[in-house]
Amino acid sequence: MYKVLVSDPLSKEGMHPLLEAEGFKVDVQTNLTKEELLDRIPNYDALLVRSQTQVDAELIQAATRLKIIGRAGVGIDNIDLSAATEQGILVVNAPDGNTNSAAEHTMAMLMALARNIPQAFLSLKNKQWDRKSFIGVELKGKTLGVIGLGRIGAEVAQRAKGQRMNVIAYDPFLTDAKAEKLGVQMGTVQEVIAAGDFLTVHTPLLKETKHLLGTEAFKTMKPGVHIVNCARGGIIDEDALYDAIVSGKVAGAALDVFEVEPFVDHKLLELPQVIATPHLGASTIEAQEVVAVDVCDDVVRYFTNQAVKNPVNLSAVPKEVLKKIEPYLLLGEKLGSFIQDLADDMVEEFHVTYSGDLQDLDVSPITRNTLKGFLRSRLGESVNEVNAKLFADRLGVTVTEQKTSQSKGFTSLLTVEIVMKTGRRKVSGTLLNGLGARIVRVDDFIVDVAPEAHLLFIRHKDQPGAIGRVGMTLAEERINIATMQVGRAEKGGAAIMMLSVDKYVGPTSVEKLKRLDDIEDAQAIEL
Ligand SMILES: NC(=O)c1ccc[n+]([C@@H]2O[C@H](COP(=O)([O-])OP(=O)(O)OC[C@H]3O[C@@H](n4cnc5c(N)ncnc54)[C@H](O)[C@@H]3O)[C@@H](O)[C@H]2O)c1
Ligand SMILES: O=C(O)CC[C@@H](O)C(=O)O
Repeated sequence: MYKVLVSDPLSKEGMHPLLEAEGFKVDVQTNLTKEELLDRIPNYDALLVRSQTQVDAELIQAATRLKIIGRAGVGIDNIDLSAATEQGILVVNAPDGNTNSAAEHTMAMLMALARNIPQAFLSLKNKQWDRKSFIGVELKGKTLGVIGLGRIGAEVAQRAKGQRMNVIAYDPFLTDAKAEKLGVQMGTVQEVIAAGDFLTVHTPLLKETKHLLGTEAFKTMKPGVHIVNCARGGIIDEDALYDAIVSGKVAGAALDVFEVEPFVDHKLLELPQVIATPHLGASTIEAQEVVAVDVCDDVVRYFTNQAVKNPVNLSAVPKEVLKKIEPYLLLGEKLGSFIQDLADDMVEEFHVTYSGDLQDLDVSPITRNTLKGFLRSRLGESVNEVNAKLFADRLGVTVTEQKTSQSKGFTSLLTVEIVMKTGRRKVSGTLLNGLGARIVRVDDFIVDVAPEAHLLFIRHKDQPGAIGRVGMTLAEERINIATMQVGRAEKGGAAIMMLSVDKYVGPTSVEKLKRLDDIEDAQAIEL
């Protein structure tokens, strides 16, 4: 008998795959304290949650019998994925079930914000017949800026078109074809922020999206802009939003999600221009039923040896295969992440080539890891070895895996090449005895650098002073150089610098480097 603990409220109707299956005992125990959860979790084989239960490393460690965690929803921020993976616990989610509800909630918030509906209702409840204080604005003819055009962002864009709004969107994976199909204009993130009369965010919360709308961004927005966040708290800097509303730059904000939840005692809630809901985007009968069906179905599939539909972390790799290829998994992930930072256009093809010792191995898990590293810096932690290929297919990226006997003198060589409309980029790595992973080639240049932390890849003309100017500029930016390598194709011709530095090189510093004489391109790489 498999024991399943449901620790957040799940739709009873949606739980039918589990309730009807043989061999499962389901305990629904919501509102448990942390201590109670820690006490009970060792008895369970499966745990089903929404966004309230914090499935942290401590809970996972205590879950000695747990095999699978089901997240009835999209975001997996409340689950410590690395801890679950380390403990061999499969995590599944329900990525599609609440898309429609979240999009509808976003539109409800947008309209309520434009017409001051919550404020007017509150006034009426207080027995005031006040019509002057609640004059709104129309949506028709206004521009909606959408940041993140994935499942929910795309649904919101379509609905906004129905309201006769103009839609401009930014998403690093937005293709011309998708933009055309949705009838949205494509822009850079700065263009979208500057163009919107209304702005709505629909990205995951990642390092890149944390405080995406912060003090600097508010400065470039249109005066009187309205802001909506039904994605994740933290994408908007709440303190900066408060200041922007008080200063009059932002006319109002509609928030469903917050940096810290529950969110009940915050200065933003004191502002009349702010309307808010307690993380209700997915809270409809329909969405809750579908997400519950999806995770319950996957739990049953897992325990009856069928492939699960929505895995979030690990696939099962046979132990003997894993032992041989394990050292290359991390190298692949780093190379994937490295090449993502070199991509300056939509990536259409992603090729992984293996040579030397790697030729004789089943390398598909390395390819999946490499692809994961490539996609993760854009799509977040929900991309893993299991689902990376699906994500690539969805994005229209062709993935190939090749083997060759040409290992260029290395015992083993792993090469990742991306193809974009604007050109190709390539990076190779190997494992050196005693030295661990190394990047040994970038495009056609030989390098030797450990794939870690903060790197800077610069293309320049082989001219006197070019290296000095880079050194001076980094010094002005208070960025210390740890190692530096220089290579050139021919005297006076194309050349490269590969630097490892002691801290993150931000976009402003990169732009300064790009403007230097003889510098053709500069890319900061975070591994
Ligand atoms: N309020 C709620 O109850 C609720 C309900 C469902 C989902 N959500 C949240 O909504 C968000 C979107 O969910 P989804 O299902 O559409 O996810 P999705 O993965 O389909 O879409 C996310 C999109 O963000 C894009 N993106 C990543 N980094 C970006 C960046 N720096 N700038 C711009 N775009 C970037 C990705 O390319 C992707 O297309 C998630 O944060 C999810 O957790 C909230
Ligand atoms: O469980 C919920 O209601 C929130 C879900 C939502 O934030 C998600 O990411 O799917």
